[in-house]
Amino acid sequence: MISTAPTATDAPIETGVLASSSCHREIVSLEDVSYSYGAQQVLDKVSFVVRERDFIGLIGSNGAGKTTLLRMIVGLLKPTSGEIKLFGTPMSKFKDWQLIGYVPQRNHFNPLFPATVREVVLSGLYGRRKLLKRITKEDHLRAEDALNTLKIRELAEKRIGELSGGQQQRVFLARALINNPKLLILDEPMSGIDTETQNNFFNLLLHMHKKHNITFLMVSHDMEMVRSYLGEIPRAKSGKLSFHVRHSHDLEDCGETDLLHSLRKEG
Ligand SMILES: Nc1ncnc2c1ncn2[C@@H]1O[C@H](COP(=O)(O)OP(=O)(O)OP(=O)(O)O)[C@@H](O)[C@H]1O
Repeated sequence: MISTAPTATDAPIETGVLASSSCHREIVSLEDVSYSYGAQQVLDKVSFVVRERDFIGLIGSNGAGKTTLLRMIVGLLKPTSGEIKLFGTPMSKFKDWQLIGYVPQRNHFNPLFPATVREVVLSGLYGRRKLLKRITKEDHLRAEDALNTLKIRELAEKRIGELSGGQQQRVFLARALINNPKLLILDEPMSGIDTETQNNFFNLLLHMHKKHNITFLMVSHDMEMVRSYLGEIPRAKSGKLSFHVRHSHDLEDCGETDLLHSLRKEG
């Protein structure tokens, strides 16, 4: 199991001059991004940069626009104004969606929804396999790794709609991990999950951040968890949103990472 736990000494450090290093490339940049649902303006000129190896905790009250912001970043909503770049590329030209894993806020399934847990996890292989192309042995291995990591291997053949809310949430985490993403976007991933699983899961995220250079953007209402790792003071504020940031600071190793290695170790 993972030994990494947040401690009081884990205070965030400013990236400062490191910002131009090859370990600190811009993964997501928001420039004056606004969004309105009809006449209701939800976000007003939000500007923020997520850099490689950042762990960003996005905090804000109910209705502050957190989910709306994430949905714009993953291309499900178009900003009313402003620009979003992903990995340095304007959103309209961005194609490498497999670099981004996204776990939306709680998914609810009709109990009769026909897909099995394994099928849902494999469906995360977005962009890697063309439609109708066969799922390879490697794909199945990746799915096994992800299922084992989230401790849902025994549920693999069950229908997704038969699972509890917390179990379904784990399935969607496994689905997001299967592409070995560089950026993981999580919308309240702990909601509906029991405390023990929450702690294990959070420690897994910390391990991936510290040792495997994954960049995180996570919405959370769990201030204790956020503060313990990301510190008390937000790096930036915009309207009702606060961005708490910590960088992994493993400067000695800018190399590629292999999440499968991480998954096997933790599984
Ligand atoms: N599809 C929609 N149509 C109209 N209004 C919407 C829609 N989705 C969200 N809103 C409104 O936009 C505002 C922001 O919603 P959003 O879900 O982004 O907030 P949030 O910060 O994620 O909230 P929570 O913490 O409750 O999840 C809310 O007032 C919400 O009612």
